[in-house]
Amino acid sequence: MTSDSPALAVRGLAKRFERPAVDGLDLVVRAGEFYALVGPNGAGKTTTLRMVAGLLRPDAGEIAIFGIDALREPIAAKQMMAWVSDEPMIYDKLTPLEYLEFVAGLWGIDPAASGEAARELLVSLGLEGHLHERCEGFSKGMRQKVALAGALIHDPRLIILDEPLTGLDAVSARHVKGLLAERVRRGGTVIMTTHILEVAERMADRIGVIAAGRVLAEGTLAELRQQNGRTDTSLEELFIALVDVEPAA
Ligand SMILES: Nc1ncnc2c1ncn2[C@@H]1O[C@H](COP(=O)(O)OP(=O)(O)OP(=O)(O)O)[C@@H](O)[C@H]1O
Repeated sequence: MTSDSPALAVRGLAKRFERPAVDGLDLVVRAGEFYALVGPNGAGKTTTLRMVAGLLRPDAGEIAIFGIDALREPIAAKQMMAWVSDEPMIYDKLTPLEYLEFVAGLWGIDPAASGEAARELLVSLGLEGHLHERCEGFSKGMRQKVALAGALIHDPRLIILDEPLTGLDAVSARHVKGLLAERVRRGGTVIMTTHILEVAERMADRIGVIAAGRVLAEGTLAELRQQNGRTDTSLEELFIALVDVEPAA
C-alpha cells in the first residue's frame, strides 16, 4: 500500500452467470473522489461492486483497494471499506444505538469511543428522535439510514453504496447526500451506483457509464460532454446517447 495508490483499481474484472455480467471491466477511482456508476438495468453495476466488496469471487481480473490486493488480502482490504447494499440488513430487536455499538464491537472499537460517533452519525441522518426505539418498527428509509450509519462506524476510507437513495423521501435523501459529501470533504472516497442521473450530475466528481459489463465512458460531466461532442447537454441525454436506449415517453 502506498499513500498515492488509488482508492480502487480494477483491471480485467469478469463474472459470468448464465451470460457474462461483468466482461473485462477496468476502473480506477482516485482517493478523495466522489464517483458515480450509472448504467441501464442489468449492466453489471451491482455485480462489480459485490466483487469489489469481497462478496462475490470474480472469474478473472484484479481488484486493489488503496494498493491492497483484495483477492489475496481480503480482510485487510475490507478493513479499508464499507459496503452498503440496496437491501440492508439490521437487527430488528436492537435500537439504532445498540446496533451501532454491536457493529463497532465487531470492528474492535472501544465502546467509549464508538458511542459518541454512533450518536453523531445517527443524528446527522435525522434519526435523533429514534435513538432508543427498536428498529423493528422502522420504515424502509429509516432502516437504510441505520444500515448506512453501521457501515460508517469504523470510519472507512472507501465507502461503496448500491443505490443508496432509492426509497428515501426528500429529507432523508438530503441527509444521506449531506453525509456522503461531508465524508468526501474530509478526504474519504465514495463510489455509488445510482439511477438518479441528476444526483450523479450534481454530486459526483466523475461518472462512469457501464453497459454490458464494461465501462463505456467516464469522466467529469464536462469530459463526457466533450467526448460526445455535445457541449451543454444533460447527463440524461448523454446517457441515452451512450447506451443507445429510447427515452421513456
Ligand atoms: N446471482 C446471480 N445469478 C444469476 N444472474 C445474476 C446474478 N446476479 C446478477 N445476475 C445477472 O447479471 C447481470 C448484471 O446484473 P447486475 O445486478 O450486476 O446489474 P445492475 O447494473 O446492478 O442492474 P440494476 O441497475 O438493474 O440493479 C444481469 O443480467 C443479472 O440478471
